[in-house]
Amino acid sequence: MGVTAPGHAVRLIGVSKSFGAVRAVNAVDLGIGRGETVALLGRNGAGKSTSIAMILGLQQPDAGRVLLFGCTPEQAVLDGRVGAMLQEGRLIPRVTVAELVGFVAGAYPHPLMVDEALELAGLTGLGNRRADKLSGGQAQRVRFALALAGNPELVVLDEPTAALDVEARRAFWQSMRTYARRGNTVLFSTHYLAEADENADRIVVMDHGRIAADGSGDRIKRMVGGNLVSFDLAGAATEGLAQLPGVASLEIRGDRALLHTTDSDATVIALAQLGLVRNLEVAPTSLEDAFLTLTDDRTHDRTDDLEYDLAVNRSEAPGSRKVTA
Ligand SMILES: Nc1ncnc2c1ncn2[C@@H]1O[C@H](COP(=O)(O)OP(=O)(O)OP(=O)(O)O)[C@@H](O)[C@H]1O
Repeated sequence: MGVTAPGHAVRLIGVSKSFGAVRAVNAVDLGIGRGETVALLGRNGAGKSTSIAMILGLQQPDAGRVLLFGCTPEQAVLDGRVGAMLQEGRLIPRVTVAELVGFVAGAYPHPLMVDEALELAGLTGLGNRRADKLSGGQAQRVRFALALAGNPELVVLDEPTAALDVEARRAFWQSMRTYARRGNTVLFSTHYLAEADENADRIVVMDHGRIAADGSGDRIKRMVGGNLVSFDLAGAATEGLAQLPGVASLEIRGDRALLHTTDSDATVIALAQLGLVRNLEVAPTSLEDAFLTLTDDRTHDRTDDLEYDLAVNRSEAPGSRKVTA
């Protein structure tokens, strides 16, 4: 994706925000380098939207500081360095797409040319269409064009592909990547884990207001036991399988054994020596699995040698189990 330049585009330092008794964001430290594309991933209520609102200066932290390009969010927004696409929001009726983008661009000090914003958002040829007569995917791309109109260095997108079909999502991410390739910084939140893996350089998993994991999709998958090795037992005993080289956990489903392993080569060699190779399959752990494991209330006491920043200090969680990766 984009080329990372020195310095942080986004910096959160010990940021907390509560609503009554709910700690929506809890002592979060986060740095996003210039040119990075970062996905903020988490379940409902994890604290993603609240973090985004503080990054945009729409809400103030109770504690800690938010800096965008070393300034306050308010200053960065005033300087036209930040574009945002928040959830839903109706487009103004009875104006064309080009008029709407031009109107918003006019409010910024160094805007893009309207045609350029339309092209970047994948709207070339649609400039003369009425903004309120578009498909869901096209309307979402207009919102993206509005976020880009001021020629920002950073765009923040809150669940940009919610409610879009597969085709529209693909088109949207293509536009986002084109913008990111220009060296810009992108922060987006999503529930679509595969999209985070495909479209971000880095994934920050939020859980209960904290950062539960921070790394590339591949690294997050490796954390929870890189591969799934499965085979037909065909009546073979299951004792000892969990102790084979690389195996992090064992699951038996009917006659099939599923081994989560951090070293699939070693696991497969050991299985072959035991003659357990019937319908043997090796598949990477899906990001979905990785995410569920990371935010599973039983999985907190994890240590590993990867450069992850794990929230393992949720001592309130009952029944912690150690998972060795
Ligand atoms: N204005 C508010 N008033 C009261 N509670 C709030 C408010 N905004 C957020 N919360 C609470 O803070 C917590 C974090 O919410 P937030 O919207 O940041 O999560 P999220 O990860 O964006 O969730 P979603 O994926 O559902 O949008 C939740 O428990 C939510 O109910």
